[in-house]
Amino acid sequence: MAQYIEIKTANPDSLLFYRMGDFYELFFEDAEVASRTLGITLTKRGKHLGEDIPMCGVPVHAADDYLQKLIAYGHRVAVCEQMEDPAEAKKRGSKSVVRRDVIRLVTPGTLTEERLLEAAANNFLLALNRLRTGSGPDDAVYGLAWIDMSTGSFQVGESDLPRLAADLARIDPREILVPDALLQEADLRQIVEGQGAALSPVPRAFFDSATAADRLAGYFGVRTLDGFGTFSRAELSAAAGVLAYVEKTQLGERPPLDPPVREAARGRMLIDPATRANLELMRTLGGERQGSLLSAIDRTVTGAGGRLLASRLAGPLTDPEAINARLDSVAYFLEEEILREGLRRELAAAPDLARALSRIALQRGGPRDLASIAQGLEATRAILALLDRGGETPAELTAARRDLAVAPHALGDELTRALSDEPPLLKRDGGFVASGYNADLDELRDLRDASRKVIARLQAEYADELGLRSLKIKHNNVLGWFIEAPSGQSERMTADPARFIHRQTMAGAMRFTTTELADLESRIASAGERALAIELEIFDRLAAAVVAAGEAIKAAARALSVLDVSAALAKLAQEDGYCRPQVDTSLAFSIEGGRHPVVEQALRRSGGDSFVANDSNLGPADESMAHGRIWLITGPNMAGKSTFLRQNALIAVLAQTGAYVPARSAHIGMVDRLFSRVGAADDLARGRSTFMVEMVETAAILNQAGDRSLVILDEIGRGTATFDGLSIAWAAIEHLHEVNRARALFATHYHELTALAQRLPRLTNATVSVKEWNGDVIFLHEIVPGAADRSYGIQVAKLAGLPPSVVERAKAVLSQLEEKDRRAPAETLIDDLPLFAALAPAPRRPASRAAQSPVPAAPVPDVLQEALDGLNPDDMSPREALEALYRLKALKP
Ligand SMILES: Nc1ncnc2c1ncn2[C@@H]1O[C@H](COP(=O)(O)OP(=O)(O)OP(=O)(O)O)[C@@H](O)[C@H]1O
Repeated sequence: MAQYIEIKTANPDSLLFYRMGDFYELFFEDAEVASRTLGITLTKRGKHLGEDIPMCGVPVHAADDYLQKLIAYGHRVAVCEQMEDPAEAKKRGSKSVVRRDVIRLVTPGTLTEERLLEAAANNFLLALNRLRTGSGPDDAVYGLAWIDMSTGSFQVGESDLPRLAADLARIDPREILVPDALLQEADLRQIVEGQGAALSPVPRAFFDSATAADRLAGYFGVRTLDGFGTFSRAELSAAAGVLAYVEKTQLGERPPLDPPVREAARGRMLIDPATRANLELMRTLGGERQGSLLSAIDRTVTGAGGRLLASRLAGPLTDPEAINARLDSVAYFLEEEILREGLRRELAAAPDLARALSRIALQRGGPRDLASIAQGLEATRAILALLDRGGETPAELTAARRDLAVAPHALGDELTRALSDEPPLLKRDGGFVASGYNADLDELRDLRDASRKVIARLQAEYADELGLRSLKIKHNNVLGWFIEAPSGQSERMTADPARFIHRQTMAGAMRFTTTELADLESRIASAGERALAIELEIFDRLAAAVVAAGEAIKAAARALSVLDVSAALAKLAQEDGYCRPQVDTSLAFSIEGGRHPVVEQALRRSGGDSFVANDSNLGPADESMAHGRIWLITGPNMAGKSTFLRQNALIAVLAQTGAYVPARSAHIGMVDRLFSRVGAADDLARGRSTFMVEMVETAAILNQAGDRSLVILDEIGRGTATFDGLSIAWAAIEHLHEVNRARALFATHYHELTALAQRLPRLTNATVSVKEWNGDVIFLHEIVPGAADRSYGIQVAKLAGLPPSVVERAKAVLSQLEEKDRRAPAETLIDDLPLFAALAPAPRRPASRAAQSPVPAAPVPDVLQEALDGLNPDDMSPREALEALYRLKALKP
């Protein structure tokens, strides 16, 4: 117990898996937590300070499954092993305790085991730190560093408070490390907690920016980081933080990380977390992968390809050149169909090189990981040969070919020769080295096998001699080899104790040994031991060779993933009829025959109607227009407005990911930020009602969107009283048009808004057509110019199965309301309202109109204001604060 308590005290924030023989046991509170989470029995063992000690245990051989569950529930686990043989401990005295130590801390962000990882998802561990750049509360830069220990990737970047949530959502880490002091700040805490990752507060010292560069250099064994590129202080500090944590959790083992790569965050389309969630890019709102954009377009056949596709989709590019380079690769594989299919077959059979390599380097690898490297390298060669037959490739694929060409093929061959066909998972028991690879090993194995034959012969001899057909020579771990005969028939052996040495009496049998047998046994054992030693030596040598070739293997793995993604996107384009988008720096946004990638597939699967393709054009209508346009879409319920809005956003995301898009043609002027406000969900946990969430998201859009942004707004204002909602929607459109000037799609049931098109030159009305037939509606899902005159809400309600009496009553109420509306139509609003006042007089407006809505002059900063701005309460002692207060009071005019 003393040993347990000592180790537990050193690892207070982890559940302690305490090795006892064939079990990991948990005690005290750990046992209670684990038994609840894992659904295993809670028992007790011994007493501590007079109280029972709660205990539960998991068998070592099944520990991975339990670990996985605990990690999934956000726990961290410290694995404590026996560091010596119990026999060793006994030598120190009968009461001495086996030495134990924590050999590893398992946290969500530091997993490497195949069974604990999702094949097609990255497992990022991210460190976040803030550095002050001035005295104001917003003068700060955030350093981010994220690694995937299972593949070795290591990236760093910078962010600022407004972008932070979007950047974190894009990276989507499993675990976030934050200096504990930062977590005290409510704003930051909310952003970080909102990511749904495990949160690990760590000491400030991990991030010390003064020693960060040295820590990095030390990790990579280089004198200076210059060879890796230049990094900002914030990036270095975050990188140091992540490495400090890795060293802490891996207890000195250093996973083979790539040198850090600086991610050009500015080169990515910014998608804030709400938009990302609403558009269901990586997961549905329900948290499932199935039904997301990613799952609809993913045709990759390898885990690494799946991971690359996910990370590309999470951060679409903004540089048309880089986007086109990716599109060229897809185009190539679209053209080269036979090559592509051959390649995909090879890839599908190739193992996950990067993850196997990582496990080997962390000393967690087994024979199967070596075999994976061998097979992976074999596939590399086959794929290279395929590509060589295909002729000239675009730049990205040419680079991939280069990496495949310099992969360590000779090492692969050596591994193939060395390993048996189906090697065991663990190296512990040997049996993984192929015969014919090592002469000494072969000889020892022959000896062992020959001895086994001798034993079989011996059994026959004894049986003959003693006339005992049931006599057997058997083996177990306690006795080793022994002769066994049924109790009633072993007299002849008991009668000759000099020859047949008695070992054990069982219920129905007796066991003996002979000098002959003991002799044979020791020969077998020593041959076995020597053979195992040779096998382990071979393993270590091969593992070291693999680690030494790590860089080249990783580069080959990356090349395979690029090939997989490009071929997969080509396959998708071919099967689903996608086209190559034209992406440039214009403000165009013109899509012909666009479809929703997910809804289209769902309709196809259900065998119902096929998806109706629709056009959109948000680019400037002609040369005279400097900005893109807004489409205001009205139309009945269920007509397809939301689908249309989302499909345009998804097409932009796909295009800038470097994928083909579900359309006949698409021309997209690069979108730098994507905003959406669609579908409302309560965020009661954060104390926000549905309407509040809607308004917070709308506020973010109106405050941040610029003329390169794409904005999708669905039914703004529907969560409140009609007039409030209408007014908010009205003002929001005006703001979008006059201030943000973004390309935008705006769907609404407030038909009154269509009148705005008369006044806002870049606003276009569109509607979804329906047919009415015998009082029912038929949805045509076609977007056409114009405005809808009604919503057909009652017809849709009827389709949904509202009781007929309610439907009839609703019709009556509606006709009354419509009658009233006809007498005082809201459309007159447009003539009565003054112009939107949030802007400087627009050049094309008549002067008189602009004069009606003067722009409020910005207040002239006064001394009081300046003095206030100069104060930073966080940095003041109470005394300084009081003095400042006096000074302010004295300044009062
Ligand atoms: N272009 C299309 N082709 C075929 N079916 C479509 C199309 N667009 C939408 N649909 C079908 O219509 C259903 C309703 O679409 P959607 O949710 O976009 O309607 P909506 O106009 O936004 O409705 P509401 O105003 O009630 O929110 C979709 O689930 C889909 O099955």
